[in-house]
Amino acid sequence: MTKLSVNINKIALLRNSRGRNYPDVSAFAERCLSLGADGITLHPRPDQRHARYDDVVALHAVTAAFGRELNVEGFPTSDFMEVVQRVRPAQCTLVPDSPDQLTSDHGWDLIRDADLLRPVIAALKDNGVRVSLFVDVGNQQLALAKQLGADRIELYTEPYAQAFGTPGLKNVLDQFHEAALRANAAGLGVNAGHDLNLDNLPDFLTIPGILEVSIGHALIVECLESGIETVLGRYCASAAGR
Ligand SMILES: CC(=O)[C@@H](O)[C@H](O)COP(=O)(O)O
Ligand SMILES: NCC(=O)COP(=O)(O)O
Repeated sequence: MTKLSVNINKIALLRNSRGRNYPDVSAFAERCLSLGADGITLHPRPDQRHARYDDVVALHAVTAAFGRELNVEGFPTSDFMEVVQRVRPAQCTLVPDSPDQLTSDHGWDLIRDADLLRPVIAALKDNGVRVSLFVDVGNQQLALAKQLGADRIELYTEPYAQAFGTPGLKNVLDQFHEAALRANAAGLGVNAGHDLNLDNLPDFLTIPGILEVSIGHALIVECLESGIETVLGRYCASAAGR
């Protein structure tokens, strides 16, 4: 069965827009875990515009209390590595984002980036952290990820999300299936994420053996869309004095 890790960057983004602890990121994570999520994902970026490094500490405590996993994603800057090695989450997903990147949009070049990744992966593994590398579906060097010491890869699913609902879907899904098989053949577990949502997830999970999906942006939007009837109804009633 595939595990669902809820990415709560967007909750942190909302919180940061007001400068106080509302919404409460830890309480939201607790709610997700109470409702059945298998884990929590957080992707602190260098400007900490949504997830902050101290959220990693707080969410580690929350996930540990539930016996679930925290997955910390990001580029291995010194600040990022300091907090990950201190907190020791269950999993760290390394992503080749530049500091000012809007959102993740590509995976590692495992040949070009090998010298950067090798010591980082070794340091994480020394701290008992499972390591996953964010990769593009067309990556033909997945065996290198294993040689560098990684345990898993995370397939960047934006191309799948873009193809969903188009005639090209089957071809793209086949490419993801082949990438998962290449990873498994290299001895790597397979995670996936980016722009997965309620509509496109079932077809994606016809690919066997996906260990974990991390989902954030669409999940939060879907919560808003599903929640508006209840909430607005209550506001309207309240405003009408009912
Ligand atoms: C690696 C990945 O695909 C996600 O972590 C995604 O980048 C979410 O990050 P943002 O919430 O910062 O867009
Ligand atoms: N690793 C992907 C992730 O955590 C969530 O991505 P998205 O659902 O916010 O696009």
